[in-house]
Amino acid sequence: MVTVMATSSSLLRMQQIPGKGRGVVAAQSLEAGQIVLTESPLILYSASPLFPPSSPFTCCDHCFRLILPSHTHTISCPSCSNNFFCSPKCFSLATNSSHSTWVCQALMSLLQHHNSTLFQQHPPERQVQARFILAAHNLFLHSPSDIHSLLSLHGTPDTAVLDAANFLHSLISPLFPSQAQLSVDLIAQLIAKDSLNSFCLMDPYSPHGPQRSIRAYAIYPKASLFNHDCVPNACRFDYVETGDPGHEHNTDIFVRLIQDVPEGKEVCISYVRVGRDFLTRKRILMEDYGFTCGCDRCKIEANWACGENNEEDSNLPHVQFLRKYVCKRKNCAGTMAPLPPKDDVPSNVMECNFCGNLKFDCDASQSLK
Ligand SMILES: C[S@@+](CC[C@H](N)C(=O)[O-])C[C@H]1O[C@@H](n2cnc3c(N)ncnc32)[C@H](O)[C@@H]1O
Repeated sequence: MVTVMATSSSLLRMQQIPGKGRGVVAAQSLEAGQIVLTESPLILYSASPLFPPSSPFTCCDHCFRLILPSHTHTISCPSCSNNFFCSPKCFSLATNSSHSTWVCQALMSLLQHHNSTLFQQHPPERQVQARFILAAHNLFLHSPSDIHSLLSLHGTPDTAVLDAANFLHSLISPLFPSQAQLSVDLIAQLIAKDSLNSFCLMDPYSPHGPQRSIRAYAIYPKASLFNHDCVPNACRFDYVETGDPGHEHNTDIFVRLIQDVPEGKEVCISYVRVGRDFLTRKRILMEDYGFTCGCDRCKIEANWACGENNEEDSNLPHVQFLRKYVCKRKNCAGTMAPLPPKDDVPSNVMECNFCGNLKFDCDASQSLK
C-alpha cells in the first residue's frame, strides 16, 4: 500500500522498501538543495543525566539554546529550582508543555533519589530514559493522540529494554496521575521507539574540540521515516542556536537534498557521519539501529583489506561523493548540501550540516556559467 506522507506539500510519499520496512520516496522530480521536510519535535528532552541536576548557565531547559552569562533574563523554575530558562517567554512556554506542573513535581520526586542506591545500580542512560518517560507521559496527558504517532514508529522492545521499563515503571508509576497510568509494556514500547528514532541536538561545533556532546534528544515522527544509506542523497540540518531567546522553532529539523532525486527514487539520510570507515559504520548501525547495511559502498568496502588506502581509486561513485560532500574542516566531517535553490536557480554554495561552514561548489559554478 502506498501512503502519501502527511507533509505540507506533495514532495514525498511513504512506501514499503524491500528489506528496510517503510521508507520515503520522491513523489516528483526533486532538486539538489531543496528542503523536502521541515518538522517540529513531538518530544524534546534533555540528554543530561538527572544527577547531578543541571547547573545554571548551561542551556535552556525548554529551547536548548546556550545560556550565556550575558543573558540577563535567565530564570530558574521557582518551584523546583533545578530547571533553567533563557527567557521569561521560554519559561512560560515550558510551564504549558515540557515543564508542566506535573513534570516539575515528578522531577523533584526523582531527584530525591540522588543518594539512594536505586539509580546507582543502573547506567546513567537510565536517568536519561527517565526524563524521556516523563516527557512521553506529559505528552500523553496533554495530547493523547500524539502518543499513537509515537507508537506507530519502528521499534520493538528487547530484553534489555524490558528490564529498563520494569525499573522505570516501579520508580515513576507512583508519580503518574491515577487516571493516566502507563503500563510496563507501554513504557517498554516507548523506550524502544525512542532508541531507534530519536535525533540528537548537539553542542555547537568547535575546531578545537572536544567532541560535541549531545544536548537533547528529539523525536520527529515524519523525519523518522527516512531510511539510512552510506551514500545518502539527503541530510538533516538544525539551527538550535538561531533566533533570540524565547523565539520559537529553533529545534525544528530540516531535511535537505544533497543531489537531484528523480521521481520514485528513495530519499535516504545517513545515520552515521558519512566519513566513518566501514567497520565503525557497521558497528554503529547494528548496535544502535539493529541492521546491517547492504548498500554498494558497504559491499565494496567490506572487501577492502584493513588499512588499505583504496580511496585513491577516484572512479568509485562513493569515493567521488565523499570527496565532494564531506566537510574538510578540522574536527568536523559533517555532510555538505547545497543551499536551497532561489527562484528555481540552483545554489552554487554548499553548507555543512555539522559545523555550518559554507563553501563554493566549483562543479555547480562551472555548470552555471
Ligand atoms: C528510523 S527507522 C526508519 C523507518 C523504518 N524503516 C520504518 O519502517 O519505520 C530505522 C529503522 O529502519 C530500518 N532501516 C533503515 N535503513 C535501513 C537500511 N539501509 N537497511 C536495512 N534496514 C534499514 C532499520 O530497521 C532501522 O532500525
